[in-house]
Amino acid sequence: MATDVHGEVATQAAAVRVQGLTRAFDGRRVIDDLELTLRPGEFTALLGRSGCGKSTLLRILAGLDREIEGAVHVPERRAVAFQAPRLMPWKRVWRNVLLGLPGNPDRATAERALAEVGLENHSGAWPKTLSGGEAQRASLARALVREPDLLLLDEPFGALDALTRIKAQQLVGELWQRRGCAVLLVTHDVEEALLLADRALVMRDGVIAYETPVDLPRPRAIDDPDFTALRAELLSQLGVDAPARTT
Ligand SMILES: Nc1ncnc2c1ncn2[C@@H]1O[C@H](COP(=O)(O)OP(=O)(O)OP(=O)(O)O)[C@@H](O)[C@H]1O
Repeated sequence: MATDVHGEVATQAAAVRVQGLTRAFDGRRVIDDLELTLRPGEFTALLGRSGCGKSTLLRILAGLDREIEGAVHVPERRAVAFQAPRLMPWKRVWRNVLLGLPGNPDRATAERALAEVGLENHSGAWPKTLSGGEAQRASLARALVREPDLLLLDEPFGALDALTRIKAQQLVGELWQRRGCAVLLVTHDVEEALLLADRALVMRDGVIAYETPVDLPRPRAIDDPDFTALRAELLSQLGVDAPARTT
């Protein structure tokens, strides 16, 4: 079952179908007649220069912004994780995981999701005692506990140090393969997109201006010539000349 952002039921084979989407702020069209289809179980990366409207699109898909024109069909079960983990400091980790979840879920439900992200020993901890990477994993657990058919990730690794970021990327890749949900990952990092995604999109001038399948075997290697070629193509689409790699 799927609903549009206004709560109407829609029948569809796609996980997400967006048609003629427009969102303006103060008369300026940040999203301008945008079309987008995401297939069930597909991992899609969304790239684009700062301010091009990626987060705006993600918030619309999450149902957090409804001041739109056009049609947006998304699965009922969807969850979002942002760059900042957004944990409530006065609630223990397991209560944060269950925050806003309908019904009366018990601690064991939260702990199953926490175990999936390797935080089984932090269920009773206060958020302030978590490292940045742990807090981000708790935020992922809060998304996973909703059993989403669509997982929306807005630069979830952006604030992490390089090593923690690599581990978090691997974790998301594993979770996606295990869960089989559709993922839309907003990222500034072309390599991150190519390591994780089935398809990469570039947003420009309010639309998806470019897209490419990422037909590379997994796990992916950044020194693979096909990887390097796709990286150069995506960087050029983003208006950046690809620097030569020295490694
Ligand atoms: N609530 C709002 N009110 C007014 N303008 C907004 C609002 N939200 C977003 N914008 C504007 O819309 C444009 C797109 O913002 P958005 O956050 O979607 O970009 P982005 O591609 O996610 O950027 P970044 O990569 O820097 O996070 C920006 O110019 C921003 O200033």
